[in-house]
Amino acid sequence: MKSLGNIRRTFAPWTDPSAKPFIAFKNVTKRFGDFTAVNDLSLNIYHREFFALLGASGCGKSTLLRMLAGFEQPTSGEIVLDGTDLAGTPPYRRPVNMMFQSYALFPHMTVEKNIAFGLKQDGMPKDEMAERVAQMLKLAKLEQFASRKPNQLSGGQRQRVALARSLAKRPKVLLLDEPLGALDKKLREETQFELMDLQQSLGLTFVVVTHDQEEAMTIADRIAVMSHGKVVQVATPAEIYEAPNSRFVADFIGDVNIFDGKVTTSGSGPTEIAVDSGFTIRTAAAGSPAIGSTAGFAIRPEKIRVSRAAPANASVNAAKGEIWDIGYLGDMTVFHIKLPSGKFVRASSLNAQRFVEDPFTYDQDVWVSFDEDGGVLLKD
Ligand SMILES: Nc1ncnc2c1ncn2[C@@H]1O[C@H](COP(=O)(O)OP(=O)(O)OP(=O)(O)O)[C@@H](O)[C@H]1O
Repeated sequence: MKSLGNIRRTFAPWTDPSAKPFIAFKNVTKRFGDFTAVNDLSLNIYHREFFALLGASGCGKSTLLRMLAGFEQPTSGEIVLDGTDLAGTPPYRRPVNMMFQSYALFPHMTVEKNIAFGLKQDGMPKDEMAERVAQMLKLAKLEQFASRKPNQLSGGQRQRVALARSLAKRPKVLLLDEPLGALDKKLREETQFELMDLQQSLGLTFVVVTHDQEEAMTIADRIAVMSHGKVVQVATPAEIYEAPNSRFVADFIGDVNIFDGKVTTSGSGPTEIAVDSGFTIRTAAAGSPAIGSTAGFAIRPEKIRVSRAAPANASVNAAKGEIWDIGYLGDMTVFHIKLPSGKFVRASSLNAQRFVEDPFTYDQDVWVSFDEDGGVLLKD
């Protein structure tokens, strides 16, 4: 069976038409004065889903999260959680907890007291509270730090305290606003996997806001890519990467080459585009744009082959060029190849072997080529 990317788990309630969404944004708009931060947005999130809101700064993702938490009220539209319309429910009565980027830990309290804080406020009996705190300390691997103050902890440990505190009250939904923003790259990657394990073992619904696309791809079951208060695409990380629905998403996520041109062949078979950079692209991608219309084609650098010899069928999906730049990144090498039209193509290849027979060098004449199903047709 062919699939877009490796499948992380078989969990996919959004493909089941009978599955009820756990959180539903229905035509939600939020205006601040005459500025529209969230624009008639509808979105479904399912129980036990790890959902990411991804977008550039100012696209409205935090506002969406804050409306779910109850810190902001929608100007119009509805937010439904577990069958209940949340309008009029104050933040503290929502089965939702929010973890902020700053963590907002109490500096004068120990880790244990920080975690217990919300439970104490709720008047939980002492025995039950002690048991819950012990459980959270264990879950967040903080047992040995229980009596330390936040300033005696590393960034990663502080992040785990904030997480344990937000989970202590057992919310149905945990909202995370840039949860790993303060951690360095290595720790961030480790923590991403911890977060995924925790979410799975607790069986909770997590909604995370991030502007880090790699992070969203790693942790989320599905991603909503947002722009200007709207959702542009909602899909699994592999679909977002391999089958972006628009030029915006193709360009926003990962590296991409976009070729523009005019459609010369269309219909039930493959589409052919005479691209401005002087060659013909034949794509098996779905969609049959009108002959003569303009179209784009998006292809990721790793789907492009670089060779000295012409590929077997050089009349389509192949172009001659010159190696202009080579970026050695360790795990892979990125080539910038200049076509005669002046267009640059990015191609990348994995350095699966330590030694390379007859390596490429600058200024070499090469061919770039790719498969018919290597990229997607862009209609916008
Ligand atoms: N209380 C407010 N009053 C006026 N404008 C606001 C208010 N809160 C947010 N905005 C505006 O709404 C837009 C969306 O803000 P939001 O915080 O949701 O963006 P974001 O996508 O989370 O960005 P970032 O990644 O920078 O946090 C921004 O242009 C912001 O300036």
